[in-house]
Amino acid sequence: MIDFKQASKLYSNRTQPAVSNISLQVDRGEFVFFVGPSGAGKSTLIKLIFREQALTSGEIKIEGRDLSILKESELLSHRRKIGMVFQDYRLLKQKTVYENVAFALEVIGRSPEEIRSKVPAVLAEVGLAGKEKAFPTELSGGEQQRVGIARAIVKDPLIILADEPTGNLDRDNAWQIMELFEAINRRGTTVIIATHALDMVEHMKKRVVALENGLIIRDERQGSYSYEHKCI
Ligand SMILES: Nc1ncnc2c1ncn2[C@@H]1O[C@H](COP(=O)(O)OP(=O)(O)OP(=O)(O)O)[C@@H](O)[C@H]1O
Repeated sequence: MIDFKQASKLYSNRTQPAVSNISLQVDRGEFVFFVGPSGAGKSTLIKLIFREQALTSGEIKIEGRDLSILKESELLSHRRKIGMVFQDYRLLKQKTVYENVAFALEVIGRSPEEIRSKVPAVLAEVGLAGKEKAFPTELSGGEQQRVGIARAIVKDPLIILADEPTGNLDRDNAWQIMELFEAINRRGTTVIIATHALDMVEHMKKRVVALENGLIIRDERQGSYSYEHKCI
């Protein structure tokens, strides 16, 4: 479903590419971790899939569509298929939990009826039933990230992209968030997570794509990844 072919990204003010010659296929329904040291290129890969950044050379196709030749309207429909989750949650502080999630549907033109039925269901799914009227500042970090995930899944995306989603959370909350991603993936959504949390990666037994200096140095299928031996 996601197909990188010899893909490279050189940011305009840099001499070294952020990612080089990436060839990578991710199938529908997979759960993939991007790991690697700071600056390895994990976030860049996520931004390239979302088409927040454009490639310098090579190709990325999502469901057979070449991302480098999308028109403006096609770009919007591409992004609607993707739910983004961020380390710092990026919630709208002046909106309640309910309004934050509803807003994700409002901006893509969904009907008030759909919003009224979907938002409570998704909030219940992420464990936030009863918190609809709270504002983000009244929530714990774990709860804020649940809102971030609810906002990402409410539009039924094909792909969830999460950049260091547990980076600001304590261990217990981080595990709960990972379990939530696992449940979302079990329903068929492709999940891609960039993370430094190698203990979790090892425990989750999913596919692991390891990057270093913009190159894929390993691509290990479910369960074969052991970070203790890999020194990243
Ligand atoms: N907008 C940008 N402009 C210029 N250089 C950038 C930009 N974004 C990232 N880079 C550079 O590209 C390289 C890869 O960065 P990237 O953020 O993809 O790494 P990362 O593996 O996600 O790192 P971290 O784990 O610290 O988030 C780094 O050298 C970084 O400085």
